[in-house]
Amino acid sequence: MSSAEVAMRESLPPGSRLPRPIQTILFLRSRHRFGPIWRRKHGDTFTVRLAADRTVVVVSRPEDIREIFAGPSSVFHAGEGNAILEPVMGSQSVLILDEDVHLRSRKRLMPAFNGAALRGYAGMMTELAEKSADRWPVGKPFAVHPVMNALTLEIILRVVFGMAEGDRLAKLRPLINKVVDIGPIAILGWTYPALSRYWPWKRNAQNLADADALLHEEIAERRTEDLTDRDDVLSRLLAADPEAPAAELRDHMMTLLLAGHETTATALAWSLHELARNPEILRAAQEAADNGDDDYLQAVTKEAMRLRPVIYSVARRLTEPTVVRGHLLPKGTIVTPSIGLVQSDPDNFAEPEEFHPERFIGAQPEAGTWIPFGGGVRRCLGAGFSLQEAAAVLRAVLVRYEIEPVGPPEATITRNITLVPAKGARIVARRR
Ligand code: HEM
Repeated sequence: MSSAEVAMRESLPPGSRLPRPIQTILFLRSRHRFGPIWRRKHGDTFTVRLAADRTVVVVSRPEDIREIFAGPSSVFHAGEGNAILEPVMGSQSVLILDEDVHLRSRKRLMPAFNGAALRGYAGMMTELAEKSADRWPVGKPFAVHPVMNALTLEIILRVVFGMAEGDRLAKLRPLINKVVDIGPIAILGWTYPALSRYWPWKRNAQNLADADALLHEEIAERRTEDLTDRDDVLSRLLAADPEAPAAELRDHMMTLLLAGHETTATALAWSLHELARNPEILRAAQEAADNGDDDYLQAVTKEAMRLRPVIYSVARRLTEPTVVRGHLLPKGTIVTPSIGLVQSDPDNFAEPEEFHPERFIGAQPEAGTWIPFGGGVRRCLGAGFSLQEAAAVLRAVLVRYEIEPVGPPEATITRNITLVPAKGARIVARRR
């Protein structure tokens, strides 16, 4: 702390006076609805008081968000807040670690997400996207979100895990489908491990153990293979460190799966939801798909993630009293840069309620205003991966189909870790 900070008294920004249990439910289930209301009432930085004496300070000014993302990782802990995911992601997951051990883990993963590595994944992403698009129902309404969920899961299994079609993949696919469904019931089971003796937690634990066993088989087999021509993430990690312990590789795989599957599927579902409702932009996107203009297709997904954020906020727990927007916040406060609030602020984006992918063509939003992937040393490792994947999927869909909306724009609801379209983004597809 600086000497000026020592002289300050600890204080919290204003916030709701509702009882803690109510604030907890509103924040966990509906922060996308109550965030804007609380900001109007209490200002751009406000306090939410949660159960178990947890205090959250929501931050929505870009200058404050920039400071938090650039702040020392010894003060702004992100991993601590994800500890609840340890039972499934594993103790060596980059998402649950902090400080030096986090940086070491992140450095190990980074080469598998650089430009050259991403180019290596492009062919398989396109092949799987085309195969999925060929099977779309034609001429009748359907929810596109579950289709995107199945596709992004397949992309992780093939491109990240590097699994080939076959027996093991056929066994793993349905197990993983269950493991990734992290609802409140699953979380209850991790919070109280004694529950694992009873249904449905017993079954959840068995699914995870079975999936782990298959993953370990895959890792053991991969070690014996010639990796020179292999392009998947697991093979890249093994090639870089042939001695890497299996338990650590397993944790990396599970983390990438859980961080990268539902998030990308949801961004794609919202992209298609918005395209179906904006015929002129759909036309431009189809032209981009015909001409292989991935920059425009990526701009569509970037704008969809601005307007319909997949994750509403990221969190950092303070390890010491720290000044944020003029308040000396106590140690233990959870500071949350609000993706949803900063991206819908007219000070940052003109006509924030409109869907304008052109915002992202030949222009970069000001730092701290467009943050769907978080920021700083915790910024999403898969940002480039997911945008490349989104472009491959939109290309495969838009060269084949006209799409039309079904019903009015869909409401946003919370499911697992993401904010999803309430009816699954229903559309009708017709052959072009
Ligand atoms: C549209 C899709 C995605 C969205 C919206 C998204 C969003 C995020 C966000 C908000 C964070 C937290 C950042 C922070 O705390 O500052 C994060 C972290 C992370 N994401 Fe993503 N993500 C997406 C796709 C992916 C994909 C495809 C992968 C990998 C295959 C991935 C891997 C990760 C990892 C490993 C982290 C942890 C980084 C760290 O703690 O150092 N994500 N992501």
